[in-house]
Amino acid sequence: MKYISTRGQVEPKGFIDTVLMGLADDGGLMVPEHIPVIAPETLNEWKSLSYVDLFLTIFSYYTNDEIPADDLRDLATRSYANFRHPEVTPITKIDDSLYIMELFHGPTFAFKDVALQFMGEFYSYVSKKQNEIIHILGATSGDTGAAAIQGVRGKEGIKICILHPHEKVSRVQELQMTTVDDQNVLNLSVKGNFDDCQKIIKELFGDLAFKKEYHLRAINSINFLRILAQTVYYFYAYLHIDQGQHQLKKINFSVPSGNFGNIFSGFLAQKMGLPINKLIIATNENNILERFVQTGEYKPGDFRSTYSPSMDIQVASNFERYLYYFVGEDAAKVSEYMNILKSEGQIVMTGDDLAKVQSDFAAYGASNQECLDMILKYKGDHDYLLDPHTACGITAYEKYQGDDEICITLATAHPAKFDEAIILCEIEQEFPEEIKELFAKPQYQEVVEHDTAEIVRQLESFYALD
Ligand SMILES: Cc1ncc(COP(=O)(O)O)c(C=O)c1O
Ligand SMILES: N[C@@H](CCOP(=O)(O)O)C(=O)O
Repeated sequence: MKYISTRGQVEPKGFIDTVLMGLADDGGLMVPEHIPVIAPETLNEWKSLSYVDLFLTIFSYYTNDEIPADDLRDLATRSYANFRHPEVTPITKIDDSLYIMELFHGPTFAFKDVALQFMGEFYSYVSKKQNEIIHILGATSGDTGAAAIQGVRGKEGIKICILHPHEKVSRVQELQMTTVDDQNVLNLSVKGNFDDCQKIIKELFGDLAFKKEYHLRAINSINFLRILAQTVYYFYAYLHIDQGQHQLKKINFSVPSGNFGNIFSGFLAQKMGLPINKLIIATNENNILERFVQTGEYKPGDFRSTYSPSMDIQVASNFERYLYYFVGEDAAKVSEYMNILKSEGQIVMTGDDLAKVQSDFAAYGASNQECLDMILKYKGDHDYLLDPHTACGITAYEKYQGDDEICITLATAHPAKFDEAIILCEIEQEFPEEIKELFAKPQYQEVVEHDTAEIVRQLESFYALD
């Protein structure tokens, strides 16, 4: 399997080189040259696989044996050994039409751990094998940063710098990132929002001389490894809900969305042959994706701070990967669209194009009030405490749901990470020990202006200590 850029200007690469490249050198995103399609009989055989075996089976279609099988098994086993649930991503049945897949049983209590625990192991492995210096640079609205730091803290040969938006992440998210005292971690708290942070890192990855000189590596979902690792739980969910009862029902997924990485993984799983009926994009009041699917207009709007801060995103990175498939894998057309977005500030789809988008996705947003109402409703009706991101997912499920369909809503975070919203619902929750203990620890972070030059200075002095 070779990997190419959505903008067509990068020589085809192997798996490891694709991961190391992160953002494609032509400014696009890396995608597989072709997507393997799994036959229904084969899918059926995957039902008996454990999470790790399913992971290895799916990865075997993509890795070209560049990592020896025993080594890959070792990396995957270590990655999921830290999860608090033996099934890694267990599923809870709420009623006959709704299942919740809990993706928050990893070390930092959010879905990011599922891919980033593996990515930490992967980078550590490559660093040792290839004698590579790995300097991770990432942007976060709170969860990616915490999970990435946890995945590589203290690891030899690796340094990590994470940009988060100053005072725009939850208290627990901030503590998870900034109470880590390992020397290989630098937290920059940027006076701006997540989109500003993401723009800065894309600018730095786009400066190829800087990227090469400092061995910059990506952990955000611009990296195809993130997308691939996230497809595994779509297969796992589909294969593990009680299909005996539901054989004739269509299966939808509702996915709390921001950077479009999680739902794009579902889109990839669907392209690989997983018979998903509908992928439902759930947003909060930063509803660019909802507006896009409903009206055809993809136009970043004004940034809103909401109760689901991890989804406070206007510029969805992986939208470009979707565009690539939307235009029939035509890199020239993607470049054209991205140029229009840059020059006119929007992309507009109409007629048959819009109908195609709407056949690929449904999308619904939750207002701040709807988010709190949903937390209260599920606590009252089902004694299930939703985190505010999952509450957006459930809102979208309720707005979409058709008869004789079932929906698997992805629970992307544990409610303890977002007590600010839970308190507003006048619900008291018990924090897990790992979160409780964070409150007593000292914090390490630099508050910086939203200014690329200042961030470069911070990075250069961090790397100078190698
Ligand atoms: C808890 C949570 N839910 C949902 C999302 C949105 O996921 P994505 O950015 O992959 O669309 C994020 C952040 O990415 C998150 O941290
Ligand atoms: N919500 C994310 C934003 C970054 O998304 P990513 O999937 O591209 O890493 C976060 O928690 O940081």
